[in-house]
Amino acid sequence: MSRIAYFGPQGTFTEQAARRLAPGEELIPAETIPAALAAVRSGTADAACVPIENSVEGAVTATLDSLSEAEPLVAVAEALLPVHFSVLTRPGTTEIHTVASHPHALAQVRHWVEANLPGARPVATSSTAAAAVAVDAGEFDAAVTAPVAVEHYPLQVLATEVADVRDAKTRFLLVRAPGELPGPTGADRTSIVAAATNRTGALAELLTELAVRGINLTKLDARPTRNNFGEYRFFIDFEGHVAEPRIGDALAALRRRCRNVRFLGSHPRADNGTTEIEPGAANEDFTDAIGWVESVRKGAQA
Ligand SMILES: O=C(O)C(=O)Cc1ccccc1
Repeated sequence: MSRIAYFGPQGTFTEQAARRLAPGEELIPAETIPAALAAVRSGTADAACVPIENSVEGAVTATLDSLSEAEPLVAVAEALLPVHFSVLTRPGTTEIHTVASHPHALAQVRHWVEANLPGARPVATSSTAAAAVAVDAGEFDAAVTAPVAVEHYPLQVLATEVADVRDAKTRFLLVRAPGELPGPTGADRTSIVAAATNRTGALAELLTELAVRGINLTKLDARPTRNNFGEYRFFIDFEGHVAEPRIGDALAALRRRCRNVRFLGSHPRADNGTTEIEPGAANEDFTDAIGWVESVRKGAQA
């Protein structure tokens, strides 16, 4: 049985994602996202499940930062979960002065809280389930949680299906130490992080290497390197798998342009997205072109 660290404690959205991505495996809660990833780096866990992107709030920056630091890790699978919240209180609570949750959750229920709990003060906790723990301990009055949290903590449900934006989703990754990659499926996602030098056109150069090969971007985030003010790392997700000739060709070009590029994984997409291939950018076009150059070199051009 594999040990899967996840961003906990018990009852987080990430635990639900871990159950989907690693059914039947041993799940080990970690207090923070960096701690879940550190468990894989130290060998305490075989893999980690962490949130990466929310359809309303965007990137989960703790995950981006942790993936770009220390030993490399690669994402081998992803899950997309619908996100709506329950609001939990201690039994018998009559007045709600504080509402606790993960900042991404608070941002997604702001209007609901203003309308239904006017005057209540939002308080950030490390995760949605950590808010439930704090409410149970009497630190705050209400917690905004995943629907499953009520099964883990002795709290009562004040409201369910709470969300300012309908159909919000969060994407989660299953991350391992570098090793065998999942094979290409035809609908995959590849992720890299590149620390582009601070000069004119550096990011445009990287993106152009993808664009000229007809590779569609699915996400782009910038995070400060934390070393020099104004220096950024770019997290780039795009359609395709490193095993494909066209993606391999693009990664080689990115590596030529930027020595400081890290491969963060190729894995099947969970969003039913299809891979758009521009004319001349199919894998056969790349292998055919390489074959043609080889025949030219041998003096055997047809
Ligand atoms: O705190 C949690 O439950 C998480 O797994 C992170 C999160 C927070 C808000 C929306 C989706 C995921």
